[in-house]
Amino acid sequence: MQNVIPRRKKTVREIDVTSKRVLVRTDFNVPLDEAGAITDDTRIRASLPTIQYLCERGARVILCSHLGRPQGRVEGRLRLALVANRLSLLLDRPVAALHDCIGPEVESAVAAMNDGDIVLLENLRFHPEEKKDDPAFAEGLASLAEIYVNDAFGASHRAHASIVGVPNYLPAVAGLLLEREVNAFTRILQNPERPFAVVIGGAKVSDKLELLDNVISRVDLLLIGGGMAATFFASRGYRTGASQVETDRLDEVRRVEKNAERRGVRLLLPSDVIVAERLEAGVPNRVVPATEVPDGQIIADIGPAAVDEFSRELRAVRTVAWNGPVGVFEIPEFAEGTRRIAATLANLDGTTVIGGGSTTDAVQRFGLADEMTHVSTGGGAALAMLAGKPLPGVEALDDAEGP
Ligand SMILES: Nc1ncnc2c1ncn2[C@@H]1O[C@H](COP(=O)(O)OP(=O)(O)O)[C@@H](O)[C@H]1O
Ligand SMILES: O=C(OP(=O)(O)O)[C@H](O)COP(=O)(O)O
Repeated sequence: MQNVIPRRKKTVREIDVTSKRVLVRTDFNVPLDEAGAITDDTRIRASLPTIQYLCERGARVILCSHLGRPQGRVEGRLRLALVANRLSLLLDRPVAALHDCIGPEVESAVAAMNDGDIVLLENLRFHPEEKKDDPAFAEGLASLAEIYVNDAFGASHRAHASIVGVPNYLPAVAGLLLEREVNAFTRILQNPERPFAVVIGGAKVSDKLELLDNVISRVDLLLIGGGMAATFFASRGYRTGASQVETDRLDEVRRVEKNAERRGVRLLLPSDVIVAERLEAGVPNRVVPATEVPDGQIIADIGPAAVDEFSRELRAVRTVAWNGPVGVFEIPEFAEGTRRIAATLANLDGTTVIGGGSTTDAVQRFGLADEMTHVSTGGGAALAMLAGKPLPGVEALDDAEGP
């Protein structure tokens, strides 16, 4: 894993922040329920050490983040005011939520800040320029501050303006969370105790598919569940009913399967699944073989036989990394697979790494987070590290002086 951190990066501890305006990129992309309430504030809590560190040293802290995937325009339910409120409660001090992230209003609010003040800019992804890494947008963000801190481990695999653009204009250092995460992954992955298994589920299928070839080159066992499984089933010619399938990625999936076979990596799919007509609570559901999902039915969870099989396999490994729930765990009827996998990992006498906003949310809900070796705030970022890919957000930071 030497290629993950080619050089040591400068951290917030190696720069004078007193009375400075410091722009901190955080990952406040917290899971929300249907009513728009935060269901797990792990990512907000994880950012507290850096924010407290900066406030205690009299910095003027300008926080920024994305929330969800708005299509480059304002979406009321994805405003960051609710995060500012939660942060303010956790810090026991005011956090002002601004109405935009660049522009004259933001500039005057920032100019009026005193040492130790905290503001939170509005959702960066309300501007399409964020995801395009637009230089003028990055420069606009940078112009608010004198120092840039990246503490958004969970978003550091994205080459977006607030992650890789802003460091072109400001001294750029790692926050305490980013440092902790990168160090944890490097330590765990440098020489993982074998057998080493990875469990992949969740919904961000195409993102994860891209990394699978590299993941395969590092593991002994790959277990696939969640939304990802349907595309694998389709590539094998199974009936997938109304499940969402990435039809343009079927060849890629076949290549992944071949690659696994060639390398002697065991790639397991669920042998049975729970299906329903809609992914909603109270809708009738049943267990069917994975090969035979009836027309009109959607795969919502892995089935009981698959849970047993996955658990048996996992009990025999020494290191497990898990990203992506194996079912729609937010709905109680479809939470059992994810709960059982979490319980198996919690009881494992080996190294267990959990990554991702939703996976962490699930493990927290089951009360099992404390049983894991490392609970990461990043899912895609963790997988990228697993795949041996340098994170653009880390690469963009200033190199540390000395060893
Ligand atoms: N079979 C499935 N079909 C659709 N969505 C699923 C399925 N299994 C899991 N999910 C959903 O995947 C989402 C999390 O995916 P993802 O964002 O990739 O994970 P993470 O945030 O942990 O990286 C959850 O909201 C969960 O409901
Ligand atoms: O939630 C996140 O990633 P994750 O679901 O892989 O943990 C990050 O905030 C990145 O979000 P994105 O995948 O919309 O760029």
